[in-house]
Amino acid sequence: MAGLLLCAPSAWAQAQAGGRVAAVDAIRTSTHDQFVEQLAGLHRDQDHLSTDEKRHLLFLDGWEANYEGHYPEAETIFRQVIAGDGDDALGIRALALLMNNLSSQGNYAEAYAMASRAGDDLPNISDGEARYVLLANLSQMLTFAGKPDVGLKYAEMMLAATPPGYSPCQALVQKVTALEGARKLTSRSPVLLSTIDTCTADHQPVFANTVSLILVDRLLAENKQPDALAMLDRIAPAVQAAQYFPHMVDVASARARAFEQMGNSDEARRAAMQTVAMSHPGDVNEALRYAYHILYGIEKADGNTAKALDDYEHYVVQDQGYLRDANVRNAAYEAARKHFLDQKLQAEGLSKENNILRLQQALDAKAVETSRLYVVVMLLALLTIGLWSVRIKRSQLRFKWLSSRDGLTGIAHHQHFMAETGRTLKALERRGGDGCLVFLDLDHFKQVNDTHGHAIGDAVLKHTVAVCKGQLRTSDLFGRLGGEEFAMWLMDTPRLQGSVVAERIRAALAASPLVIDNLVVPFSASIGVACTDTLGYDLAALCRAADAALYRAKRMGRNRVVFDDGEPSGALSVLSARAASPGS
Ligand SMILES: Nc1nc2c(ncn2[C@@H]2O[C@H](COP(=O)(O)OP(=O)(O)OP(=O)(O)O)[C@@H](O)[C@H]2O)c(=O)[nH]1
Repeated sequence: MAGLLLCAPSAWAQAQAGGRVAAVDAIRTSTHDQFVEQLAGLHRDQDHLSTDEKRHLLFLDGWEANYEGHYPEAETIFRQVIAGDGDDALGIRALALLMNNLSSQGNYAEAYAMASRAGDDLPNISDGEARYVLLANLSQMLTFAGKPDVGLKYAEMMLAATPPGYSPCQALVQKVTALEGARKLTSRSPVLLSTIDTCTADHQPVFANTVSLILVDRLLAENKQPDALAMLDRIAPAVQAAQYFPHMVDVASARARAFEQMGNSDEARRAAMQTVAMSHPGDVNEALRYAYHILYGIEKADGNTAKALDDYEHYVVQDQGYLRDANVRNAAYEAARKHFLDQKLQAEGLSKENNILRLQQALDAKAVETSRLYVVVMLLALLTIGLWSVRIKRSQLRFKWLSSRDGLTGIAHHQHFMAETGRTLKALERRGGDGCLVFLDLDHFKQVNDTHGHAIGDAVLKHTVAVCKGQLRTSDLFGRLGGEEFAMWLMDTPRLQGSVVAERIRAALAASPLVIDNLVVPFSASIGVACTDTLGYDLAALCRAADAALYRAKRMGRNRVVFDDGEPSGALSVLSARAASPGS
């Protein structure tokens, strides 16, 4: 395969960078002899160059060293340019050439490791020329690594990314090289001639020669030796003028092949020996492989066994070296790519792990927040339930209390009064205490209703309750038995005290007429009292006795207190009895 020169012809670069160094950069391949001359001129004037220009000049030195095949020297220079500060785009161009340089020196491991990284970094490179140069080198390296399909992809990217004012020549050359690597070309493929025309028209003779040599290869493969020789004669002056070493070797080698195929041993030998003479010690390439094979065949046919054997040994070295070189390139690319992808996957994995960790932490924080929220909600729910329970309990108690009350007066109704009295009576019985049951009935209440109306009657009933409460202790039970009839249960109250309370109530009622809206409604009450001291603790008996006493109070003229013993006023009689016996 014909050697390929990777460079960036750049009217565009000149316009971008400006200055003398950029102007010299622009003519590297178009007029190489002038380039060499002006490069020397720049070195003479280098004291007047800026730091950036000096770095650019260093890059051009590296480029020229590479061009001339001084690869180790070029490598050192490219590394210096990459390590230096300044224009990033120049650093990327140096990197692109270094990749190719390392590959040319057989340092495929580093070359393809760099290519893998660079290929991945491509989307981040915004500088047009740097990107273009990188794509060119990637395309070539991938094609030479036995990956012409990837090389073709980079070549197509190059074509699409050709900077304004730039010739499409170089991108087309990369495309042709990739197609040749994929064995997809014949001598009649239009892309071959059109690319030669484009590069020639755009004054890129080195690139035009590269494609012409590919065309020569195709012609020889198709046994069109006269056409191949004609093509070699046509490009010989341009190759000679450009002094690009790989092309010079390729031209001689191709000529040897053509003559050998045509049976012209003398010319074939001459061309093959010219090829060998041009080479450096240790070179391994396809041109030398062909040359030694041709020489071996001719010497053998001439009976020069010793010379034939010597040529054959050289041929074997070239053949194995060339094949090994191709295999090593391919293996180096595969290994570098795999290593790179492994590292990338590992980095992505780590970043995924970090993301998962971050998400986990965020989730944990959210979980803590949610737990706190749950606790607050639970507490609020418990508080609400507690408050509702208290409210419900209070409502229940209130309903219970209301259900035990008389609707008009608010004191205990008949049933509740009797139940409570019965309960406390039992307790009183257990400890042998005294108690009095008092029944009270308003006198001639019908007349109150009839005279003043039912509402006033109600008001009198409420007023009665209020007056009675004023005379009772909180421990006394007070209830409405029905209509205008009331009852009081006086706990721990002996007969004498009971008679005093009953009399005090009667007197208070008689002395407290209802006064409402300037209306005075006088009223009185009759009271019957029954006490445990004579009747025991049977509620029914006490009730009957109190009722009977009340009935007697009514019959005796109302507005009075009568006891179960039939006395008109127990209190008065007791008091009278005490007065009659001073010793008691
Ligand atoms: N305003 C009012 N009147 C009631 C209520 N309950 C009963 N009464 C009336 O109370 C009156 C009771 O009359 P009576 O049983 O004849 O007794 P009285 O008129 O008080 O006569 P004596 O008891 O014999 O003094 C009736 O007219 C009932 O209608 C009530 O809640 N409000």
